Amino acid sequence: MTNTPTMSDLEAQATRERAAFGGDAHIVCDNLVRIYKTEGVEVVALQGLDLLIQKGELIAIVGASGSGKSTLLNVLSGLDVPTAGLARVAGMDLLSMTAKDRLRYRREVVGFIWQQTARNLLSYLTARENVELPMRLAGRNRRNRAMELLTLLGVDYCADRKPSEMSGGEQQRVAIAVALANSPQLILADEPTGELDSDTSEEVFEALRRANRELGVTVVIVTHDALVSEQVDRTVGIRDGRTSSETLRREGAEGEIIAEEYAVLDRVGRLQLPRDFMNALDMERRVRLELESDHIGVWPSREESPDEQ
Ligand SMILES: Nc1ncnc2c1ncn2[C@@H]1O[C@H](COP(=O)(O)OP(=O)(O)OP(=O)(O)O)[C@@H](O)[C@H]1O
Repeated sequence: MTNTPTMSDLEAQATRERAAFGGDAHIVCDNLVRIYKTEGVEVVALQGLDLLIQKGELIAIVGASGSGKSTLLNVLSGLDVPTAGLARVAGMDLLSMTAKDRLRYRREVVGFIWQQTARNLLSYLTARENVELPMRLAGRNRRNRAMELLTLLGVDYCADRKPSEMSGGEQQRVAIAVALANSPQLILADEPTGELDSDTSEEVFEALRRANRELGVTVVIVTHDALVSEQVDRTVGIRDGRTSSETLRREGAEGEIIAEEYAVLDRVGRLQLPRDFMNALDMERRVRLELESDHIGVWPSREESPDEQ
């Protein structure tokens, strides 16, 4: 007698495999969908996005305007709820959490930095008071922490200044201190250097890198800034609401940085070929695959001429 699996066996197996996706990753996005409805028109901003980020990673997210980067950050920050799929950060399910858990998540698990410097800080408070505020709201009173964070980020000299008395770069570094105030596990930054010149941008990026290295915080930066995206270990490319490519960087034998770009393989093995590769070889509709010992070859389909048939 053959052991044909029943429907419920197959479902149980699918559930087991599903639970295994991402394992203990710090951030798990599994088939994430976000559809906006405005005046009867639907916009699919995320269409089945998969992404895994490990604890302590510093990554950049890049992509054309409208590709879904901010939508993804809004979901991860707990500001927005996805339409379907799974989004889990530090073991917390962002789709099913209660309003109370969501508030605690936003206050204590995640820190956020916006592009617009003015949006990150309260204009009538000094830098130190801005950093103390989230601790007060969470009912914490850690006396020296604000100064420690401002010192770590190299802006302790701004402690008694209000935002209008600081440069854009200083404000963003204070904003990072505010985001770190309640010892979050994750920092999300949406174009944090977008309004800055390249020297100032370098200082802000260095402050994020220091937070990552010295405090072990996972940092996710959405950016168009090549200086940022080329200096992180991993850059994730998003296209049409899905992850489409990843660039990994490592140090070579001579200390040089080696960057390798990968296409992203989804859970069932689907792969998106870059459009320029397909155009170069006139690939359309179907390709021929060949399994070799250490790679898979992809060839344009050979159209048979009528007399070959
Ligand atoms: N609140 C909203 N209501 C309706 N559509 C929205 C909303 N927010 C985003 N969208 C749409 O969703 C898609 C993705 O937008 P999103 O802001 O995530 O892209 P982005 O990659 O961050 O772009 P940019 O680099 O320009 O900020 C776009 O088509 C956008 O018009």
